[in-house]
Amino acid sequence: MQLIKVHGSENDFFLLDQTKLEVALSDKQLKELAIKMCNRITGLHGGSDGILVVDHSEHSGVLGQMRVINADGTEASMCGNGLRTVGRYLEKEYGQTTFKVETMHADLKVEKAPDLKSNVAAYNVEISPVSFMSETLPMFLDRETLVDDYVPEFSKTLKFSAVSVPNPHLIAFVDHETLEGPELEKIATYLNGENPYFPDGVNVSFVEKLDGHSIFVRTYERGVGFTNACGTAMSASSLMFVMLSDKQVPFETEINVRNPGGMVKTVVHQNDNGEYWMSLIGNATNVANVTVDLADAMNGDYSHAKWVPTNEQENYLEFISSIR
Ligand SMILES: N[C@H](CCC[C@H](N)C(=O)O)C(=O)O
Repeated sequence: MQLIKVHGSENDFFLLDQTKLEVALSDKQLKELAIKMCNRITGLHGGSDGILVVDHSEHSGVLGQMRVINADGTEASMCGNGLRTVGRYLEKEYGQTTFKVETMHADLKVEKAPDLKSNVAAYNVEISPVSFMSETLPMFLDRETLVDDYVPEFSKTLKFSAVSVPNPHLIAFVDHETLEGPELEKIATYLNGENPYFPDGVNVSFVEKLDGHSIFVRTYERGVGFTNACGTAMSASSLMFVMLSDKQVPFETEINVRNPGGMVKTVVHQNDNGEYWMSLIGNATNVANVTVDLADAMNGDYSHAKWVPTNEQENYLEFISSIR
């Protein structure tokens, strides 16, 4: 079985093209494979945050389908960093630089963007649909929407916003000390365990405003835990940054989003129907090409896996050190 180890802002995945397998893996097999292969200790070459599954799409004008399996085996409706790497893969497969990819709730636009530096490929992907309605997360709270408000059951001091893009996000703007403190993990582990508010869990992000057009986003991801970056969280955080800025941060302007794994740019849009959507622009790095026997992989035996690095990771790290 051929895999590519990929990352967007060091949010890393194994990309698996089901169309290249003799027999496509079942949902149950994909779940088991993710739990074993992504494990940071016993998994394949240090594991990953999840698996990106590429498959054929029956939708017209769409090059392929992307499914997202978190490291704990749960399936998510969307992955912003992952969609950039899938876009790059499909561009290579089909020779197109602008196209759509089918995801669970929408066919999303993907477009090749200018390289961030030599050998650091970049893509621009659409993040949508966006909704504040609690049932789209789902969230069970004493109100239909949660926008910049207190929820004492979560925190006595922080205000939160809840939005689906379309996977679920809970976002709080915090000062630097809180960004780096223990409260994010405390809240996120509670809301991703047994709790009456988010039965399917939720991605939780703390956001620090850096300057007029820059934020830092730290995310504890549903189904994974802390990641170097979460593309949908950075997009959702950018939306809240614009919406809560009292017009100081306008729509259609580029926002610099820093994260522990690097940085991306986002643009927040509002269409004529008043609906929001975001552009997420950032790297799509192929770290290595991997060959592993399917039966071995399903059994969690990676001792015979073949790992052939590309030369891209060094260039990515040079890019990151140049912007820090
Ligand atoms: N953990 C997320 C899926 C991955 C999203 C993230 N890696 C991104 O780049 O958007 C969830 O369960 O909703």
